[in-house]
Amino acid sequence: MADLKIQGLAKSYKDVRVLENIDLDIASGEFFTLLGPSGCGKTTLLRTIAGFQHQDRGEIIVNGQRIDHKPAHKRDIGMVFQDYAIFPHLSVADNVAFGLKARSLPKGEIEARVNESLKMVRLDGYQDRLPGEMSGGQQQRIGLARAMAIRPTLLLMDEPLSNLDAKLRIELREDIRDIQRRLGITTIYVTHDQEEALAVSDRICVMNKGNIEQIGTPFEIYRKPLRRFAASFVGTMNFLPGQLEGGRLRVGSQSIDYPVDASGCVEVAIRPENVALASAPLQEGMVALKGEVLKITFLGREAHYTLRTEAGEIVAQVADPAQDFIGMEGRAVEVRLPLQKLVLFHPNGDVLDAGQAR
Ligand SMILES: Nc1ncnc2c1ncn2[C@@H]1O[C@H](COP(=O)(O)OP(=O)(O)OP(=O)(O)O)[C@@H](O)[C@H]1O
Repeated sequence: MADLKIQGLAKSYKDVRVLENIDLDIASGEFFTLLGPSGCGKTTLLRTIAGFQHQDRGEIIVNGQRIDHKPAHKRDIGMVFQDYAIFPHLSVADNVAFGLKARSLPKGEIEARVNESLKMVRLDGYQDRLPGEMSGGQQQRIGLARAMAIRPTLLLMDEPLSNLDAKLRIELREDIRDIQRRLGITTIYVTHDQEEALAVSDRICVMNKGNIEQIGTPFEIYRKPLRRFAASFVGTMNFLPGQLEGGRLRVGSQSIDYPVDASGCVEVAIRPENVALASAPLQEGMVALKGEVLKITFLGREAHYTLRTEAGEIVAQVADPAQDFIGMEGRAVEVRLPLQKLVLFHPNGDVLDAGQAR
């Protein structure tokens, strides 16, 4: 079991600052995910923790001990890579044994650990195969078995599922989560896939341009975004321009009581699943906007309506659609935004108020 602290970490490539000033506190046994768009610095942070590259400043502390002066192979870290990084000319067993041989473990111990690791990733019986004879999902399982065989104190995973098709991705992510829970190994997982992050993580760290935007549980990140960036990057979020003045919120031509002590321009955000269409009775505490159906995307268990409203374009998600949509496009519709589901952002991107969403 290991906890990890990162303090004041910064890293530049030549003149370009890639990590600004990163502080993290990851608890023992936690499944902690770095989530952010391409180029935000996730891989750089992970590789710096692993010791494949060195920070310009800051500290990396595992169980109270600094590890940032140690070379990678002395950090006791297991790593799983996006492209598997397994040796094609070595058998499955030899691939998994690689780190154990490097550590000069006795032969019997190596064999026992290889078998145990392969069993864990459901590849028992494949010991003598070559990786080229196995599917992408199986190859990544070899990568995972190899990382776990050394019994690391930390497991780092860099986009381990990105090269797999959608169905396998879901299957393997469930397996990774189960193994991680069972072993209680502190895990740092990098992905740019927000759904994957929500599905597997204990906590998520949303990164943007080398900075941390927000750290929280999947629920907190989705429901209580602290910054516009996290709100827009995780899940779908609608944004409409609004105005706060004298305890009222104006959206489009509508104005409604909104007792917060602030005034000025705001961005009014709402998730598609919280936008109601006119069939629901108009209740107090709702903004009602006139709109028109531009497009409907039917996805089976739900449909997405793209709507033009007087305040801007938004998407409404209708669960379990009860009627066919032929002829609906172009129709006028009333769009309702429950106040308790609104999140208001300052023009600078900070959250201003999250009503009852909080
Ligand atoms: N060795 C390097 N030399 C110079 N610049 C680099 C190097 N490695 C990464 N970068 C730059 O640093 C920034 C962060 O890269 P990094 O790979 O950490 O991002 P990322 O969030 O993991 O992105 P991705 O999801 O695309 O892998 C990018 O702008 C990238 O171009």
